[in-house]
Amino acid sequence: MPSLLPSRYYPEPHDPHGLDPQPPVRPSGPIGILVVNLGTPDEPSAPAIRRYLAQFLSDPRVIEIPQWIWRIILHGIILRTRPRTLVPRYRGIWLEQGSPLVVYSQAQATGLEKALQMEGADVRVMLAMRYGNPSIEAGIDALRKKGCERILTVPLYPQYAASTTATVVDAVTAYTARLRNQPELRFIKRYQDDPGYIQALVSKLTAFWNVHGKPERLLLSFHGLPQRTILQGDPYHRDCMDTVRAIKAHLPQEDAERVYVSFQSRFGAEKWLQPYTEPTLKAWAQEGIKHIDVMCPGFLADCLETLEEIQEECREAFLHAGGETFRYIPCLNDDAQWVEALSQIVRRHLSGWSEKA
Ligand SMILES: C=CC1=C(C)c2cc3[nH]c(cc4nc(cc5[nH]c(cc1n2)c(C)c5CCC(=O)O)C(CCC(=O)O)=C4C)c(C)c3C=C
Ligand SMILES: [Fe+2]
Ligand SMILES: [Fe+2]
Repeated sequence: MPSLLPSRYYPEPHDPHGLDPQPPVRPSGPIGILVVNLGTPDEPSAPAIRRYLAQFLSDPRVIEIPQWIWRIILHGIILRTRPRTLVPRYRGIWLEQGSPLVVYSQAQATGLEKALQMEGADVRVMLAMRYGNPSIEAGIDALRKKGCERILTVPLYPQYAASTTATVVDAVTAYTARLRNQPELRFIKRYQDDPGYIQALVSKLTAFWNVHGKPERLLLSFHGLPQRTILQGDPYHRDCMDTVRAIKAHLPQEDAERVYVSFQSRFGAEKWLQPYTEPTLKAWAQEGIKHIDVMCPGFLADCLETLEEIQEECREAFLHAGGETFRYIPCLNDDAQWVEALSQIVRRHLSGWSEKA
């Protein structure tokens, strides 16, 4: 008998012959948690970087100019030149187990599953990357195979942006739109001023200062966005400022007064959020500021943008302009206090789905 559904709806995995028995209802099955970060190349080689950039930079949520013009620039120029220049930069940060972004995001996903299960919650956690591997499709499939009929997506971005958070929602719903037996979906939007997240950052800062002493200034550097996107209603800048305000509120007055904010990783010719990180550091050195710390609260996992752009390039720029001490304070990565805070954030979003959560 011909199916009433278009063939683009996949047959269910347990029904390889397409006989379509009703899938068993498992209302008390485990809850799936899909932890999602941006993505990174599979290896530090030009072909792998090209594959990753091609997927990332073809996302209309990331590059918002007419796609036919952009495709010419992307395939004609960027994908021919940028991968080769990125090879040594990725090689310089690569860990034995892989790209730091995946290694630390995986540590957070594993720690989250452990923390939630220790409290008796029936959850399964999978890590996925919006671009590259492990893919969102593979993550959802793995959760469904574990019997999850409810999936909470947790973007590893504390501050909401259309180019990061919204595109994760797009990708999850685009995939489930092709499924016959859809899971029930929830999404976390933001946690930019969550007390556990802020406390984990502040503990990291104060622990560092207790050992190494305080700097003259601390720069909180966030990933930038085109200014236009804020004027069009993206709440990202406000979210970053919420984070900065919350961090300062947890510090003694004399430390809060040393805290400044900037935006890094500008890409393309448009004006991005300002002040820009590297010019800020150069200006400070020229003003006579000698000893500074930099932290990147918007990145939960160290990656190319922190380990290379901040820890290498920005250090070089600051020291070259006359600065003397540049200390980079790492991201939360596998920090136990952060993993516990993340589990609390997740638990709050499971209300009504799990009595034990
Ligand atoms: C217009 C382009 C870009 C926007 C908008 C953008 C927003 C954005 N990105 C992150 C987090 C990360 N970005 C990373 C790398 C990266 N970002 C862009 C471009 C835009 N980002 C590019 C082209 C790259 C690749 C490297 C390069 O070519 O310079 C990464 C690190 C990936 C890694 O492999 O380590 C992260 C993480 C956020 C949070 C954000 C908006 C708020
Ligand atoms: Fe980026
Ligand atoms: Fe960069």
